[in-house]
Amino acid sequence: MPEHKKSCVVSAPGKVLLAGGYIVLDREYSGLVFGLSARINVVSHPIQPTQGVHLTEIVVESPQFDDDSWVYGYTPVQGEGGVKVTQLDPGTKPFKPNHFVETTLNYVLSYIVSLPPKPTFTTITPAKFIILADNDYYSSSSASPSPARRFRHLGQTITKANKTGLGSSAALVTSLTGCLLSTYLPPSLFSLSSPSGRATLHNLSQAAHCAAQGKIGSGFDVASAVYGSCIYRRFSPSLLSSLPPSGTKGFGKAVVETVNSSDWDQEINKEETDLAKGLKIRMVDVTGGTATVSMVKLVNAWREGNKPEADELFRHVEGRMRVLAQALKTGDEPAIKKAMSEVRKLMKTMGERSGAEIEPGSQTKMLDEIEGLEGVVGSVVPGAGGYDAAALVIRDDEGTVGRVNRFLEEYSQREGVKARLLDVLGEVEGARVESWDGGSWEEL
Ligand SMILES: Nc1ncnc2c1ncn2[C@@H]1O[C@H](COP(=O)(O)OP(=O)(O)O)[C@@H](O)[C@H]1O
Ligand SMILES: C[C@@](O)(CCOP(=O)(O)OP(=O)(O)O)CC(=O)O
Repeated sequence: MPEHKKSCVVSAPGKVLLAGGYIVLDREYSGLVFGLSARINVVSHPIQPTQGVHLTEIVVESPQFDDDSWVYGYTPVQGEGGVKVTQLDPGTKPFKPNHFVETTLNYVLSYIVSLPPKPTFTTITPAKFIILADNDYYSSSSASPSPARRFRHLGQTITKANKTGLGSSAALVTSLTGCLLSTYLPPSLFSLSSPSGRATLHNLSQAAHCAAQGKIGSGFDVASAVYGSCIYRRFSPSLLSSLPPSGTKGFGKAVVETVNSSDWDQEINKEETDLAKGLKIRMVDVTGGTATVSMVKLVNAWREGNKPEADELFRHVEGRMRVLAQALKTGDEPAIKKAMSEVRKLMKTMGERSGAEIEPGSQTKMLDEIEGLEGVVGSVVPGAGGYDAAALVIRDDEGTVGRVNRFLEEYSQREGVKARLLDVLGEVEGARVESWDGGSWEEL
């Protein structure tokens, strides 16, 4: 077996869009996104294909969930079509698709086999890919096991698990893409530590994630999974519009041309994003609220009909976002407080004007009270907003964490919700190769 077809572990962080929701969908504006310490890891191992099942077999497992394992066979597609994977029914478990995993395999394997100078299907050999998500991605329905495990078993299937909204699909697609590229390509063709390797990971993960989602979002979640914290200006959606569907003639060639194209125009500004020592970004998970749907449609419709007002508001959000980024970097607490409070006001106005519940009344009440606690510098409803999450910038000391925890316990009882501080912290680093060998993850 060639030396590069080895076991490897690649991880990618979750995200929090601290400022710039909605405006970041438009290339004229940018958003401030932080990576999170909650990561999704993907571990690869070579395998012997199951006897009598398929000679070309790729197994993907998510062992924290009940019965979540997906087995695929892969076949070349004629006419420079790349590779098409087909989910195999092992007969022993209920047959459940995983659209994000399957789409990522179709995109990344097609990219790998279609690289110039000529298609090489033998590059892909049977392997198993194990997905391990840090605990904060899901709210546990059962009491935490003791001793605490780094990767908790959730005791249910993935479709039933309650997500906390940290961007699991973007972190999954990015870490799986990075692991597939690192497993099957020699370092001369892909290295996560080189700028060109990172660009490949970014472009390919964006393409796969958009296809799996069935829409072209701003891509801030994939960008932060790849690069970590940054001020992000989106790529032009037209870059992905001419890709034929996977599994059809010409797909492999087109995916290589698209991913390796020099037309990618996203801007990743890492210089202006950092978190000063002594401060932490923390996430609050709020369950028991109502789901928010189609908020992007409402904001877009309002903007269409009220261009001058909407554009002025968008410009203000962008301006406050940049002030906030600078203040977080230098640790200027009064400036952070002011910028976060202005972002909150502007986003609340955007919600009121458009009819989208970006900062609903219940969140305003909770955040106003939290901001009154000693050591809490500022708060926002991150990303698209809604009922289910909040982001805080707090002083990094036990007293503050204790005060916030006690407050959330009292608030939850009082308001009949379940609000809790997640362990996750804002973090600067993006996707990386992990040094552990992937063995005995149950012991971690
Ligand atoms: N740990 C995991 N193992 C396998 N698939 C996962 C995992 N985490 C996320 N996914 C995939 O991502 C999908 C969730 O995507 P989505 O609903 O967009 O959530 P999010 O907002 O967290 O990105 C899941 O249905 C599954 O296909
Ligand atoms: C509205 C947005 O600008 C921000 C949404 O941010 P969230 O962090 O709320 O995202 P999800 O994890 O997809 O729910 C849409 C976008 O930028 O794609």
